[in-house]
Amino acid sequence: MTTDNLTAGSRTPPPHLRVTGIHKRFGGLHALRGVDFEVARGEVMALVGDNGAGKSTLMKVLAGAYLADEGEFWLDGEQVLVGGPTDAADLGIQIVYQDLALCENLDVAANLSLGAEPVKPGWGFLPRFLRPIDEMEMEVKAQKAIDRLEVRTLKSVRALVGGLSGGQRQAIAIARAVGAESSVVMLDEPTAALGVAQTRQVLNVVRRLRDTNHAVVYISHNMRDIFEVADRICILRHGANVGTWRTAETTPDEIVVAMTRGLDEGQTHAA
Ligand SMILES: Nc1ncnc2c1ncn2[C@@H]1O[C@H](COP(=O)(O)OP(=O)(O)OP(=O)(O)O)[C@@H](O)[C@H]1O
Repeated sequence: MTTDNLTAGSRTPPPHLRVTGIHKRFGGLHALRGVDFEVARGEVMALVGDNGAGKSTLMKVLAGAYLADEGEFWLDGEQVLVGGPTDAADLGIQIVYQDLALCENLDVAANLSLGAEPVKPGWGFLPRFLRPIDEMEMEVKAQKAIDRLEVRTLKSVRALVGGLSGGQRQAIAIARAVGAESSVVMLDEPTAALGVAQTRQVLNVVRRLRDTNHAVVYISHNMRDIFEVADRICILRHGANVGTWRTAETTPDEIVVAMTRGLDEGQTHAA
């Protein structure tokens, strides 16, 4: 099954990931009410809305952490089924949660290989979890992942994560998601707890993801960051779409008004 792009009759390829008509209920609470969302490769799509608008819920639906009650998923125009996090990961959809889920007591290399550590050859007679870790290979792989994202402030992949700055941790969590053959990377408020320099570092990593042809979904409340890094902005309000704007064609004021008040009756906005 295939779907055309939103622009009927155009030859533009379909967006990399698209969902249509997503509904999600938590008991009596209707958190997502027929939401449509899309993101292309080489694009940063910001997902914004007031508290409780449904951003995190949509992100978790996209990552397979929540199952939608209704709705369809499309990848490069092909309809796909996402029945759980493994399905989403197999499709290349990765999420970096706000808590990052890094192991403080391990170094960067170990965090990047967690659960899939390379093992030394010649120990095949032992179960995999008992085979010695190939530290050299783990280090080389980690360094490549860090270099791909051009994280320049990290002195060594042997540094303990517990001693890193907030921006460096965020970069490591992103590198871990990207290392898993991902094409869609979703970031939940990646700069929320960071100062100016750390924020800059994370925004550079986000740009780098876009430049390496990833489709990036970026949840944030920070208009300055959004206008610095996003190509388009999708607004949710009370669990429904308000519209989508091209960042270059709008202003923070317009976005804040649409977020808080919605559009006037009969108005729509698609970009
Ligand atoms: N697991 C859950 N169980 C019950 N209700 C939930 C659950 N997760 C979210 N909700 C509800 O769904 C609605 C949307 O929440 P969601 O966290 O997606 O909003 P959000 O836009 O991410 O908000 P914020 O900016 O505050 O993080 C809210 O009313 C929230 O209370």
